[in-house]
Amino acid sequence: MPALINPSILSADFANLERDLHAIATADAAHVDVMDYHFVPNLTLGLPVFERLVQVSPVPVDGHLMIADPDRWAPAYAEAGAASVTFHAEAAQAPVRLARELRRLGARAGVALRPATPVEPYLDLLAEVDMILVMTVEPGFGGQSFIEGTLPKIRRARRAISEQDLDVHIQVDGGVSRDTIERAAEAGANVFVAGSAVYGAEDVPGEIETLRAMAERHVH
Ligand SMILES: O=C(CO)[C@@H](O)[C@H](O)COP(=O)(O)O
Ligand SMILES: [Co+2]
Repeated sequence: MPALINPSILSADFANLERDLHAIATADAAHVDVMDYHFVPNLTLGLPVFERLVQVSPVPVDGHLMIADPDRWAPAYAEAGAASVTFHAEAAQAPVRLARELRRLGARAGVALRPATPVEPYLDLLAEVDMILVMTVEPGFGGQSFIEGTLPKIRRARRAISEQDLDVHIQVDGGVSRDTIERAAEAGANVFVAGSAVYGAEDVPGEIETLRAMAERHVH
């Protein structure tokens, strides 16, 4: 499995999002965090801005919906042309139905777990999704430190994916940097979201390449 690097534009300049999307043209996808002041105590952007980001992005858009009631709102993000749409398990009423709807609309479906949400209740859902996002910080803000206690959950998810012989990506999001990416990859993650580590670097394409090379040595 290749290691994929999806920088989070949460650390970009919100007055220059198109410019900052072009700064990550060598990445695998642009990670766009949608927050609604309800599911998380922060507010970023919604559908009208998301639609324009998809149109101008040089790379596929990976939507991370930190919103209440994704059953109602997530399909529109697939219709907007997102390559993947990830909703939170804690917020979804009918995750299987939602994942199927997202796929029917042409997006890859992802399910996200907050750091304190166990993976066991969701192991059967793995057959219905393309990606599981193991949050490695509390969702809501960039620039937090990686929670090491999430590593066993990544290992558990990877084991279940292998046992069920599935082709499901494991994404990690939060505090991913040169200091943490190798441990996440070793535990079984293969998609790496990094906001402050990428946009805070002097050489953005160079940082993407360094993170990819570090992860690739450990992705199995
Ligand atoms: O979803 C989120 C935060 O809730 C992320 O996508 C952050 O944007 C990651 O930022 P860093 O921890 O990499 O700075
Ligand atoms: Co995110």
